Formats: sequence, structure tokens, C-alpha cells
Amino acid sequence: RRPKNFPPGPSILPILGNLLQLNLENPLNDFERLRKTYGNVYSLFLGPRPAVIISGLKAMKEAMVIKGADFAGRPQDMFVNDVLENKGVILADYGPRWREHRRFALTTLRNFGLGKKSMEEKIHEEIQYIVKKLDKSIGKTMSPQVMFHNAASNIICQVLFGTRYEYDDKFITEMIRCFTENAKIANGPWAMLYDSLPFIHNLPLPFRKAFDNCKTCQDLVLNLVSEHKKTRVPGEPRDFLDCYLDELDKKAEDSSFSEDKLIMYALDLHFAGTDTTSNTLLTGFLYLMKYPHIQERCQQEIDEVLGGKSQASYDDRNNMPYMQAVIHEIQRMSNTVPLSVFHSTTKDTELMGYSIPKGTIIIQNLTSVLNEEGHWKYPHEFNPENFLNDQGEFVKSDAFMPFSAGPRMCLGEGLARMELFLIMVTLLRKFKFIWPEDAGEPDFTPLFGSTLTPRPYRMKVQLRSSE
Ligand code: HEM
Repeated sequence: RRPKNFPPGPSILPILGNLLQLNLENPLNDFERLRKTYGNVYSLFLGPRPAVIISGLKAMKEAMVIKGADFAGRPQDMFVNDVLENKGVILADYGPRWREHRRFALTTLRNFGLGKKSMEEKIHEEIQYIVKKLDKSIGKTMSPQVMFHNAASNIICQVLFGTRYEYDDKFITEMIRCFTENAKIANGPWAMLYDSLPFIHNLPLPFRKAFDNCKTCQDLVLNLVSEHKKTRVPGEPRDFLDCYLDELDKKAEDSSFSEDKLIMYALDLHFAGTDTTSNTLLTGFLYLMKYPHIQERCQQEIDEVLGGKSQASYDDRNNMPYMQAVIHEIQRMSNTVPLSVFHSTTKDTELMGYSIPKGTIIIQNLTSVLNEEGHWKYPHEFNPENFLNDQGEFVKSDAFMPFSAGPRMCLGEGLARMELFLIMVTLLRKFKFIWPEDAGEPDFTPLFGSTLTPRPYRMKVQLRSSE
């Protein structure tokens, strides 16, 4: 039964809660349907667990920004917590461990170049491998899926492990296989059933695959940690792993750092930095092929601004309002992390007049903000005008929230934005991307999971200089 003054919602069945009201393969349409009936703050029961679904900018801001600390927890007893053994930073509950690890990641990313030229160089180095791959496909069609995943993964690998991997290296192929599978299992039907029906936890059901995948990744990173321990010079860190090992040497008494947390932490960052950026790029190129006139206008602006420069720099974005608008529109429409990462309330609190007890699961329906009417000129269509004013200047609405907002907001936003800009500008400067004539119409219905993934597609690649 709903507690007093709890947000409204559909009637609840014993044991199953509201599971039967959701399409467990992809509940996004159900969330929207229920929002229309119950409003921007409503509740559902995932089995016996109450969850509040927040939609629309006003309620989202009240929860995530104005009352940020009240809503900054993470549930600690769900499928994903069991898979990741309650370690790492993404799922850490609001408190000292999360705060120290988050601060450490931000400092380390900055020390290894984020926000500086050195990170741009690392990204450009990786782009050369993408270019090489595309060069080999000139005049033909190719599938960009693996290429973008590998590239995004390598960029974060350079920071984490001080190395990049060839695109067919076992480390990277195994990691990406595990990540992509787990991203789909994590918000999928078996995870929902696991969260709702505790008695199935030990049964040999398909969700076990996620545990096996996680174990595979842990072993791969464990090997890297062992190698690092042999070759490191304390106090002279080469990468994130070395920095963390240095931190362990300090052995502060009340420190929340430990070697077993390091493995999952590195995995967290690797996963968060790979599946998100690459799926955004994949959706982006799909739109640019669907709308060749938008692709051409980007190329025109890139040519004008870069002129004879050998490569784009991140600062060039300030002179490229159209390209900026296109990248933001791609992020808005690709809606890569549609339900954010589940939060929980850290104390009894209120939202839009409703009472929400401590420990309630909070689901952010980011989709409902990214396409909310009243905030966008064209909420339901791909149109860079959504980010341009009448003078053609780039403007960003508060409702642009693909990285969420508040204390738990994505800590990789800076890196992701730099990657998206440099990769898209460099590739569009050199190549033209064409939807193959025999491929029918592009299908924009994504595959659902913790990240949304466009359906596999092929693209035809042409050199622009040969036009
Ligand atoms: C287009 C790319 C990306 C998108 C759309 C994205 C989106 C998100 C979202 C929606 C969250 C959940 C925020 C919340 O719970 O309120 C998140 C969290 C997080 N992201 Fe990203 N992300 C992207 C790229 C990255 C990259 C490149 C990294 C790697 C450095 C990263 C690391 C993280 C981490 C560590 C968290 C957990 C933060 C915390 O719990 O305190 N993300 N991201």
C-alpha cells in the first residue's frame, strides 16, 4: 500500500507490484503513458519496492538540484549492486566513500589532461585510427559499431591504464562484449524480475550472464593492476591505476580506498566512458546520413573555421555555432541514458508537495525532459534549430539534461563533450557519409537498456576531397 501523501500511481498487485503494467523489454512508452495519467511525479511498485518516477524539467530540477542532497543516494540492494558487488563509484551511496572516490576521479582526469591540450592530443591520436579504418572503406559500405566503441574505449583506457589497444586485441574486444551485453541486461526484463522477486536470485536464469561478464572484466583489470604494481614508481603515476595505488600507499586510517574497490572503479569508468559516447556517435551519424543537408552545412562551417589548420581544437567550438547545435541536438535525440542511473532518497523528503520516505527508489525519466513541450522549438523532431536563436547563435536550454543534474551528475561530461566535438568535426571534415541506397529507410527505434543503442547499420564512406 502507498504511504500517506505518497505520489499517486496505478493499483498494486501483491508480490508483482506494478510489473504487469510495464513492458519489461522497454518500459519508456509505459512511463510516458503513466505520466499522462498521474502527472510528473508518480509511483510504481517494482515487486514490493516503491519507486517514484520523476518527469519534466520542473520536478527534475526540484529533486536533483534544489533538493540535490535529499535525492543523491543510490539503491543498495538491486540487481546491478549484486553484479558490481557494491563497489565502484557509480552505484556508491551518498556518503564519504562516494564523495572521496568522485573527487579522486575528477582530480585524476584533470591531472591526465582533461580540459587541457594533452587530452585533445590523446583524442586526436585515437581519431587517426578511426580515419585509417574509414580510409580502408572509401567507396564501400562499413559498419561503424565496433569502431566507435573501440575508439571511445581506447580514449578512456589511455587515462585509466596508460595504454591503447589495437581494435582486434582480446582485452578490448572482451571488455566491450561484456559491457554491451551487461548494458542491455541491466535495465532489461530479467533484471526487473530479479529486483522484484528475491526468491529467484540463485536460480540459473539468464541474468547470471551479467555476473559472468563482470567476473571476466574483473580478471582482465586484475592482470593490469598486477603489472602496474610491478612496474610503477611510487609518487610518479603514469595513469589512473598508479594514482590509486599511490593513494593506497598513504594509508590514511579512515580512507575509503582499497585495492578491491580499485578494480570495480576502473571498470565503472571504462564502462561509463565507452558505451555512452559511442552510442551517441552512432546515433549522430545515422541522423547526419538521414539529413545530408545538415551534414553539408556542418562541413561548410568546419571548412570556413578551420581553413588550412592541420587539426581542430576544442576551442574551435566557440566559432562553430551550427556544429555545436548539431552535436547537442544529436545528444538530445539519442537520449543515450534514458532513465539516468537510479537514485534513492537519503532522508524523508518532499517533492512537488508529495511526501517521499528515505530509501525510496527514484527513477529519472530524462526522456521526458529532453523532449518536453515548451522548452524546444521542435521537441519531437531532429532539428539543430532547437539550439540556435534568431541570430544563428548557439543557445542551450535548461532542459538539455542528457548528463542529468545535481550532485550525481555525470562526472565524465567534460571528456564526453570533447570527444564528441573532436571526433565529429575531424571525420566530417575529411569524409562524406551516405546512407546506402539498398538499405531501405534508416530505423531510429533504439534498442533499450541502461543505454539506448541504435540498431546496427552500415554507412557508405566517400572522401570529400574527391567530390
Ligand atoms: C555522451 C556521453 C555520456 C552521457 C550521455 C552520460 C550520462 C550519464 C548519466 C545520465 C549519468 C547518471 C547521473 C545521475 O545519476 O544523476 C552518468 C553518471 C556517470 N558518468 Fe556519464 N555519461 C557520458 C559519458 C561519460 C564518460 C566519458 C565518463 C567517464 C569518465 C562517464 C562517467 C560517469 C560516472 C563515473 C558516473 C557516475 C557519477 C556518480 O554517481 O557520482 N560518463 N553519466
